[in-house]
Amino acid sequence: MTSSTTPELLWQPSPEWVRQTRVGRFRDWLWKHRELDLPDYRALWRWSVEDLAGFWSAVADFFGVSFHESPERVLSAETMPGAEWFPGARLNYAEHALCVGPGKDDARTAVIFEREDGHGETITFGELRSRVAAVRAGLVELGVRSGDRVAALVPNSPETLVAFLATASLGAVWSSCSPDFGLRAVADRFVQIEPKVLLTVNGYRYGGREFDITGTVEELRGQLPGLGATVSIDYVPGAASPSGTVDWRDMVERHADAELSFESVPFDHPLWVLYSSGTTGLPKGIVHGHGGIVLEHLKAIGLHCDLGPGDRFCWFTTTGWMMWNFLVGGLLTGSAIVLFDGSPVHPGTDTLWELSARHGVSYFGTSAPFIQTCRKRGLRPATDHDLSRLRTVGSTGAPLTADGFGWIAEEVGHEVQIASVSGGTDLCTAFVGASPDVPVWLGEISCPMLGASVAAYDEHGDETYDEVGELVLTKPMPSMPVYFWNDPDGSRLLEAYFDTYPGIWRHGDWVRITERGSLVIYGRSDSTLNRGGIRMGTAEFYRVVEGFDEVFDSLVIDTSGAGETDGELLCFLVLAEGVELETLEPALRERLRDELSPRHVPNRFLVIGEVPHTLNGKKLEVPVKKILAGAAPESAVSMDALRNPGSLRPFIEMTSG
Ligand SMILES: CC(=O)CC(=O)O
Repeated sequence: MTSSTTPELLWQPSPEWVRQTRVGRFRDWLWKHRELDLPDYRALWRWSVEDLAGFWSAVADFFGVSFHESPERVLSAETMPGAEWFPGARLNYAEHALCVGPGKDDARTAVIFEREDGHGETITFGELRSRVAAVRAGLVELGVRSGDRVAALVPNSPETLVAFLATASLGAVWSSCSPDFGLRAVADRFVQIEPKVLLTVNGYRYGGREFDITGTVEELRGQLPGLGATVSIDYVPGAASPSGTVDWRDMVERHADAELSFESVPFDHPLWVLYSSGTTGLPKGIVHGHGGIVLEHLKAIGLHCDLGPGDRFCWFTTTGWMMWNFLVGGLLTGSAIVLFDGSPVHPGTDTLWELSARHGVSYFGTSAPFIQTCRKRGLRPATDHDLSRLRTVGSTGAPLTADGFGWIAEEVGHEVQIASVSGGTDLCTAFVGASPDVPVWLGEISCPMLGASVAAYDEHGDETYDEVGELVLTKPMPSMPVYFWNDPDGSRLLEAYFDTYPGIWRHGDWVRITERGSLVIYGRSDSTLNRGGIRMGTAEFYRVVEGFDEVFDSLVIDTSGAGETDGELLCFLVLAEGVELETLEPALRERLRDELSPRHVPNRFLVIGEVPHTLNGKKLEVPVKKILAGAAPESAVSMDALRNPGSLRPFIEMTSG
């Protein structure tokens, strides 16, 4: 897959425009303070990956990062894993979100919240600070100390934001799942981190319906040894809360006069645990540090998204996706953040466009599948709404197709920048994306992000250009995981990213880097199920499906990103003798929805004779995905390594007919 023709240019910033963006001002600042003459983005990016220490210290100075203790140096070694960033430095993420930097006066808007049923509120920085102070005091009363975990099964709401900032202010460790996650998926995540406090809601709304999660919460609590307390938010008025819980509102009111303060923690001190799961074992708990996230999000949201005081940043996400953590990072820059909870298509498909218009959103981010839905339903946001304050539309979660780019340009506006970005949970950011000073070409991600030493490698570890290769990072970034939970010798972390090319981060995406420096992602090179941005390992999926006596074996393939389509989740089943798919399918769907999430219910179930396995018993997920994407079987897999090569036939036939 190579391409020598330049695609249509969709958006080109003018030099005057670039000069007043933050990235333009950053370049001026570098000239003034570092005597660096970096005339364009390309030069800036090159310097940012050649002089990592110079670049990241400039980011810290430009944004006025406030260290309680100064770092001894910026980077102790450029090795991966093992790079140590800003050793000796102490700071606090929550202090940066709430108090450090411009635009955070008491009366300035910090948060705009809206729920699909119309309930909403606007919160100033002053009000946000006092709510965080109150919840911080409440958590202290419940025994939470630095390093303890606060786990939250909660929607994207102000209470969730406040609880997260309160947790971070204490140096305690946050972890959240969306309330539509099933018990198994939540327990697999939270049991391993042994939370001191569980935060939950008495229910949630989605698509016009109310959902009760008290049963899930009761069962979950029984599985969490060492849990000191459960705090329950009365989120759905009138619904019962789980018994024996601390009421959120009482807690806030009791501590209404509390003072806000911030624990001074080392640069690498754990801020939150995110999860990513593979083919075996429990989901991996990815731990990010306070300092790494402060720097990365200031750079990504401040420079690349060009957000700051006076702006409004909205990304449609739940708390189970790292884009929630990224969205909250908007506060670091002084931008207001816009939280939406509910179905993005309720009551109509243009709910989020209408919301963006009403609140004057400057940057609206969503998932590529949502853009496709809008396109297919023929939405015309620019015609139907006043989007005059919208500068950028962000898209992630899956590669944005050329059709999707075209639709945004036509129907949201040619003057709007399209930021198709990609990165992931592992670094809680995008490392390829957009910048206000780089053009947008149809179907392409504009550029590698600053400080991200992105390359495409072939199977021998040689760099490739204009050919599809493995997306790698050849140098460390500050928001790389500080460690994996319960991985004392670092072996799981090593295996997750560094086992293919020692010392080089292999991300697990297929990418082509064009001669323009733009990029095209071709989907996951591993088998992660990525539905609407929520990643789940196939192991979790198999545990549910193969829990049925009627299912003998199974194979799940997420085809998203493998071509110019939205992709499908396909579940291939080997059924026990005499079992009919039609009879079994409803129960499978229901169990997957309840135990994993509605997003992880397959588009199609298909019956096959046997699942292809390697000689050592591994299911052939990635090769089958490649075959379904059109690759020749012999290039997708080494037949010698198969226990049952004939089992590939149905997959080959699916693509030939
Ligand atoms: C930034 C991203 O990469 C988000 C995702 O796809 O999970």
